[in-house]
Amino acid sequence: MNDLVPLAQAHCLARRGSEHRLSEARIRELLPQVQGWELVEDGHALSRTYSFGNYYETMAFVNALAFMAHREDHHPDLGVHYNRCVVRYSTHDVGGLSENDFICAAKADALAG
Ligand SMILES: C[C@H](O)[C@H](O)[C@H]1CNC2=NC(N)=NC(=O)C2=N1
Repeated sequence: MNDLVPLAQAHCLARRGSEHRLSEARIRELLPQVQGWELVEDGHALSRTYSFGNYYETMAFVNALAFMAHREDHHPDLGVHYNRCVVRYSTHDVGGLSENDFICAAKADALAG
């Protein structure tokens, strides 16, 4: 990926196969660019919990996220609660993390404001 483009402005590409799975070194480089996200599942996924004022705000975020996921053809796992949403990204097609997960994490942050 072109590192001169901020993650939130990049777009997901079809990434299939283990060659697109990120190295630990690349993950260490990208993680500081998505503040608030943490590595989970032994570095195979990224997760962040967003908090909201009420259910309506939570659902507005979930719907915006779903729209973005459709546009990017990259889909998060979601835990939806009254005033929070747990978002988890990994790339099934590579069996771990790809650049797409970091791009969508940055885009989710931009939506949450
Ligand atoms: C065919 C389609 O593009 C792929 O299956 C996409 C769709 N959305 C996806 N979302 C996520 N999170 N991981 C994937 O590997 C993935 N693959």
